[in-house]
Amino acid sequence: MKLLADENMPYVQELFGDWADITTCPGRDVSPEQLIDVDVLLVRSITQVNKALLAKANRLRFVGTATIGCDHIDTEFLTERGIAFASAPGCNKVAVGDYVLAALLKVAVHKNWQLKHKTLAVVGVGNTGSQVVQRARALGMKVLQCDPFKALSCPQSSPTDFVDLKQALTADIVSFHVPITRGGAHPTWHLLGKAEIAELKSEQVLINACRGEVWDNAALLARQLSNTPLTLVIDVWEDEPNVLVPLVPHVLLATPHIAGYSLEGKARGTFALYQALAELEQLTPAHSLAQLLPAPAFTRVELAACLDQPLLARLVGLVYDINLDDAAFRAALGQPGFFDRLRKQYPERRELASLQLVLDTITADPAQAQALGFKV
Ligand SMILES: NC(=O)C1=CN([C@@H]2O[C@H](COP(=O)(O)OP(=O)(O)OC[C@H]3O[C@@H](n4cnc5c(N)ncnc54)[C@H](O)[C@@H]3O)[C@@H](O)[C@H]2O)C=CC1
Ligand SMILES: O=C(O)C(=O)[C@H](O)COP(=O)(O)O
Repeated sequence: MKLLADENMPYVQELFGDWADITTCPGRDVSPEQLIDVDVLLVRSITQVNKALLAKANRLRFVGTATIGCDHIDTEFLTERGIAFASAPGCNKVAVGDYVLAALLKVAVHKNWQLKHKTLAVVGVGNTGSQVVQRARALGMKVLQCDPFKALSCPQSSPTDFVDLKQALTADIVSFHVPITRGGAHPTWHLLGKAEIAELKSEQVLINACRGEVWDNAALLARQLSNTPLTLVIDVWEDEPNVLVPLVPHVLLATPHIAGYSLEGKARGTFALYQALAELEQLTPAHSLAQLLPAPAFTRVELAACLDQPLLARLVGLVYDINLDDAAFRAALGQPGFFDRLRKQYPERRELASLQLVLDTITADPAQAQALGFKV
């Protein structure tokens, strides 16, 4: 079988090499001509898979995206054409949790905050949002959850568990984890629009690690240029790979859509498609995910101290230093193609769970360390 894959997808050769002749190319450059005689197309979030792209795909029978978000795929069209489809729900949720934890710890230093005295609202409490809820609770924060769909399906939960967006937007920190939707009961396009931005207080912190179009970037820039700017952490931008350049100096942490870019997260994405294709074609998978991943740089730390905020920040920084991503972004900003280049050349990043903490149970709580994302 002939397989075409985004070149930024790790382990394609290792996993699909026994089954297919593989060609790779930049995800933004996939063309209709390249899909002639291709049986399997594997993409990430930057390839728009639609009628125009598939115009010449005479043999295509499987499309897989190694991502959580599926907004770049016209799934109705695939169904119409009888092309099987798979995505990778949850594949990089842990990486997003790590990213937000790292960001929270940087915000805390910047604002001289004890996070345990602060409230975090999570907007969208699915796979990634739940990771953030878990970590924030482990930090001792008060957590507000905003998810009208989840609120409906959890009638047994206490009425204070879920709040509406208006109330969520009163929290000290608000972290967004929704898919981008333009219709339905609760569309998320510009969920944080001009009116919502106007209501926010300058002490508040906002984090976007879902999709850029969930925030009105121009309205945010206007707010940042006022006398009452907000504290912003931005991983995803409206109209990527373009970035509203004047906004960047007014952002505390700016990164190029890499919240989910742990090696484990990317590998899980490719692996989910490997399993889906095996099922479709009735092939026997011969590889395991664990075999593929190299040993991490740091595997074990013994601690005799209490896991307080400064120590936690050092431990997180040992595995994932978000400042490096922010510095690389600012250094490259404005260079042609910088956004995609940073993503393509992204250094190997491991999840916090790759580091085992050996704790003195008198001074530290293993359950807390685990909820923060470490192996215990
Ligand atoms: N920055 C990055 O690297 C990454 C970004 N993402 C983005 O994050 C999004 C969320 O990912 P998951 O948590 O895995 O998806 P998910 O589908 O597990 O959860 C999304 C949640 O948002 C809720 N939701 C939908 N509309 C809402 C609204 N108007 N208000 C509040 N909640 C709403 C849904 O009910 C659902 O519980 C993905 O769709 C993707 O676009 C995902 C992974 C990595
Ligand atoms: O999983 C998702 O959804 C994401 O946003 C991806 O992590 C983004 O990575 P790329 O697919 O753009 O490489």
